[in-house]
Amino acid sequence: MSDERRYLQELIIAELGVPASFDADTEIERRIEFLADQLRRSRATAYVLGISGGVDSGTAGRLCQLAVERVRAEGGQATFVAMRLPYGVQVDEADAQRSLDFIKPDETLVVDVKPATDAMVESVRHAGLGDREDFHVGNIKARQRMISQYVVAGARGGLVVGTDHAAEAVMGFYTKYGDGACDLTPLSGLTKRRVRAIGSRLGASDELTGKVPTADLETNTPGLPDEVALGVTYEEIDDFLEGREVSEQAAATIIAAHRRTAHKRAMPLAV
Ligand SMILES: Nc1ncnc2c1ncn2[C@@H]1O[C@H](COP(=O)(O)OP(=O)(O)OC[C@H]2O[C@@H]([n+]3cccc(C(=O)O)c3)[C@H](O)[C@@H]2O)[C@@H](O)[C@H]1O
Ligand SMILES: Nc1ncnc2c1ncn2[C@@H]1O[C@H](COP(=O)(O)OP(=O)(O)OP(=O)(O)O)[C@@H](O)[C@H]1O
Ligand SMILES: [Mg+2]
Repeated sequence: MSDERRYLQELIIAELGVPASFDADTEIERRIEFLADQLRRSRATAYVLGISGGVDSGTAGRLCQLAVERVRAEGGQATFVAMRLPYGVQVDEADAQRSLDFIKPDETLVVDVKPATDAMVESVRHAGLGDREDFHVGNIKARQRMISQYVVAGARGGLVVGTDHAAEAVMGFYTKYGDGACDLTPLSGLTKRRVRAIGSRLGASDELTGKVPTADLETNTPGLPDEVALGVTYEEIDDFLEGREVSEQAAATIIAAHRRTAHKRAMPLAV
């Protein structure tokens, strides 16, 4: 990697808070305590999180469940509400159910985001969605999921949990104010392989931790692997974020995505 790219790599690692070393048990304890502490401080009484069947929500969901159990053991009031948010019938629904079996949430709610998404598409179609309609509809799905989680959080005095981590943050690979909208992020600073390691250590099956990551947003390409959409592998993104050497091409792709999506990691532009 060129000197300039190495320099940018270090800035990005610092910005996203990726530590040089990693110990799964230490990180699990730190993150459960963070979640428990935010409940104690905010006096919120619930955590709310969408469970897709992917490793990020499976891992974050289990951390939430362990945190609310810790708060309850101290005499506090706290519940974890897992939300299934399919768009109609989800092709990998069985994975989502396996994820719920692993998390063992206090409560599971199911909200189908299809009717609201389709109604919104119908209402805005006359504005012209252009030739990337499926892509734009994907972002509507992500935002409908955000709306349903905030409704439940509002009704239960709860907080919405996000699954953003360093490998997703660096690429800006999320929908702004969709799955990017949340009250706290218990996976922040983690690379994808570290999320998997935490999930594994918590007892998730290899099926869940090894599942191919997918945003699964576009109706015409269900389960499209993130790596196809990103043009770089998570191995390369993780190596980059853990300070290792990656190919010039991978470094260029990551640095360009980071720059292009800076607005997603910042507060709205203000005068
Ligand atoms: N320079 C700038 N300063 C301030 N704001 C700026 C901006 N450029 C764009 N924007 C705003 O940002 C918008 C574009 O951002 P956004 O709406 O997010 O849309 P966009 O980044 O185009 O699309 C979201 C991407 O994230 C992926 N995704 C979404 C959800 C979940 C997952 C997953 O992995 O699970 C992945 C999805 O597949 C897609 O590739 C623009 O429409 C504009 O409003
Ligand atoms: N079908 C769904 N049902 C419930 N929640 C969902 C669904 N799709 C996405 N989400 C929410 O949006 C978040 C972002 O999706 P993302 O794909 O990044 O994570 P993941 O599916 O948990 O893991 P992976 O990135 O490995 O696929 C999820 O963690 C989850 O909270
Ligand atoms: Mg996913």
